[in-house]
Amino acid sequence: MEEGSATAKPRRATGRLCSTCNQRKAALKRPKTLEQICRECFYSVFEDEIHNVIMDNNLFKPGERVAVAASGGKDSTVLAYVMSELNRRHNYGLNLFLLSVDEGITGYRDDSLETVKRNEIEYGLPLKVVSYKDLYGWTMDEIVKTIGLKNNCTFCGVFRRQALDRGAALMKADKLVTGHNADDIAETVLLNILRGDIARLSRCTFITTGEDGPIPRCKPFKPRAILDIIRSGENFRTATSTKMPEQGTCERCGYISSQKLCKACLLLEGLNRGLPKLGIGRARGTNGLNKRIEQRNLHSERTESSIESKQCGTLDF
Ligand SMILES: Nc1ncnc2c1ncn2[C@@H]1O[C@H](COP(=O)(O)OP(=O)(O)OP(=O)(O)O)[C@@H](O)[C@H]1O
Repeated sequence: MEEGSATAKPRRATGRLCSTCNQRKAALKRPKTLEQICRECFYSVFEDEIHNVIMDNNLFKPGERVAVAASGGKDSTVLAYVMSELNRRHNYGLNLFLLSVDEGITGYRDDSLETVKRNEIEYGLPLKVVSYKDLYGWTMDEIVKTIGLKNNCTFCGVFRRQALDRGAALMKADKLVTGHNADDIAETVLLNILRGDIARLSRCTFITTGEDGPIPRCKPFKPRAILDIIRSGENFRTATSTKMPEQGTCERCGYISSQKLCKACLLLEGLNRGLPKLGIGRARGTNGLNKRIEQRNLHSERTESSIESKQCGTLDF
């Protein structure tokens, strides 16, 4: 991992003194600067750097209510700590809380949610948990039973993104911060190149996204472009003649979407009809499926009501 990652794997230092304080023994060699640095100085520089990122990019305004997306993993745990610490130290005046999505994965998320509950106490940040079961009527365990292990990441990714937005909206958050780091962003750039997703590619390296949507998202751990992959993503330009998808709202659940139905509703449609592969795959594409659903709905009102058992708009916000 690289600069900006909360969990960069530093090389071991070689018994020298810390190059910053010149007093304590160096504990690690920073991948970015190659400096040998002690634990205390590392914490201090890391926190200062995140503070600078926040200030340089005007990420927040005093009084804002900010949801910290907390998975219980390493990066978001560091994010929760750093956000609460900097908010206190620099008087940002933010109203912070933790927001967790319980995907319903036994033996995985239930464990990490315990970590988030500990963070809640340790950092004194209130916690809101939203679950796939409540939002969509399905846990990931149930989805995997239906669809198998192949493709289940599509469901998880689409539902998680929307669940975070829904949870943040429910809690009246002004912004959502995530622990995405250099590796995550580089991975997203590559995925979007491979998928040919020009619209996402052009915005995935931004430190704040979704400013035109319900809740802007910020990535305070986003490094300045030190990875070539991120740099190339940042330098990406779309020809002015390229037609980009128009942003609208899903006519079923109201979530932001460039299609009539958002991706989560399409996936739910498939799950609830017993045809879980409907919303997946390139061959049919979301346009085609949107069209087919539209045609079916024209022909059968009865069918429409039968799939309304538990839609993604069931959480009130
Ligand atoms: N279930 C969840 N609930 C809340 N936020 C989540 C959840 N899953 C992911 N996130 C947010 O998205 C970020 C990136 O998640 P990703 O799954 O890529 O894991 P990661 O890079 O290993 O981060 P972490 O170590 O925090 O899990 C996380 O840092 C967190 O802010």
